Amino acid sequence: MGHGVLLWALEERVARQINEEHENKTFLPGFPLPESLRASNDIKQVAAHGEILLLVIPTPFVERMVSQVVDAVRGDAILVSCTKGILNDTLETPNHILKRVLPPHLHSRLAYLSGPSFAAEVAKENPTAVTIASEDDAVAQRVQELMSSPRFRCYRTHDVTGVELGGALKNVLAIACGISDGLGFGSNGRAALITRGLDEITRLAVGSGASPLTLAGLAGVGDIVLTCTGDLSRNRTVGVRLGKGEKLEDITATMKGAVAEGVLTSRSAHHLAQKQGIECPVITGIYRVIHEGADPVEVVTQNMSRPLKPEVNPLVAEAAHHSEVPPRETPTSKPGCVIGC
Ligand SMILES: NC(=O)C1=CN([C@@H]2O[C@H](COP(=O)(O)OP(=O)(O)OC[C@H]3O[C@@H](n4cnc5c(N)ncnc54)[C@H](O)[C@@H]3O)[C@@H](O)[C@H]2O)C=CC1
Ligand SMILES: O=C(CO)COP(=O)(O)O
Repeated sequence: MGHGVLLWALEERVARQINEEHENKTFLPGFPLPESLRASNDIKQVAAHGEILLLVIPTPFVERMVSQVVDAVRGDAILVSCTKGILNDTLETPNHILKRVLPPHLHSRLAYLSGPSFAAEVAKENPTAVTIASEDDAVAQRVQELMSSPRFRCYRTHDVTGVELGGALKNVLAIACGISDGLGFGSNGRAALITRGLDEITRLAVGSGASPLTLAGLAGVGDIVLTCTGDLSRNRTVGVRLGKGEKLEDITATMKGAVAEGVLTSRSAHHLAQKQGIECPVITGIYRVIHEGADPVEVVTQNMSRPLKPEVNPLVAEAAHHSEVPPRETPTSKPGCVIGC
């Protein structure tokens, strides 16, 4: 709070609106922005500017954009990726992409911000809580201190894999819940999808090296609840419109440049499940609807007709064996901190 911010915008009109009218009319209309927030179309100028660089770039553009600024980034900079996605061809998350593109001295300066945070609600200063992940706890703490405010509370963890996969895979689940709602399958259908989808996301993340407990936190359950039920979610909206019978091309054509990462990530998630040999009927069902033109009602019927089995919750099963529990601070007796939160 109270920091000077220089924002890079791809579109000239966006930078001009922010500087002259103090509003981002294209991507965040209706919110007056502080005059201390400046914008530029010169990505190198922006990259050289600050101690903290927030990378808020859709997954397919991360490599290209970051490659352009490698030489401009300050040696003491911390780079915070807010991107939530998995590349189709390589199944890389931003962590993998950034480590491939950036010089080794910056690898320990990387952090990842994820969790339930619709931009419009953050702009309204609604109370919001997110997770900052970094392999280096000092880096996570620095980001936590700089970004937290009484309306924006940052927690921290070292589980980069869990935080990144939670943020990416929940987008696929949000599309599933949107389709269910669009089809009129009601609260029962949505609750079943959220619960079984969390099971799939947890098993895929644990299979990639994450702690299952991370998926029970803000970057897992928190963001799943938000995007699977909140009408501000672009991914959920894509699902609702698909469920009502619209074509994907017609939906994306009306999104005014905004991204629903779950559309591409559904392909990556399906391939990740195949690679790990993990059965993921919800994720595979969304892959089939979006990329193979399958009928969503038939996918639901097939999924519900699979052989019956016991309910085994990976959060419980894996936590019992997992040695790498994220470090937890000693509860304090600060006022308002009733449960040591
Ligand atoms: N960490 C968090 O709390 C949140 C993260 N996100 C994630 O942040 C990422 C960006 O999402 P939003 O800012 O919401 O995007 P958005 O949907 O508002 O807009 C798309 C953005 O992509 C940019 N863009 C379009 N073509 C581009 C290109 N060729 N190269 C670079 N940029 C290009 C546009 O300028 C625009 O800023 C996504 O991965 C999204 O899932 C989104 C919401 C919350
Ligand atoms: O990730 C988000 C909020 O945490 C934003 O979700 P959508 O991309 O579905 O709008």
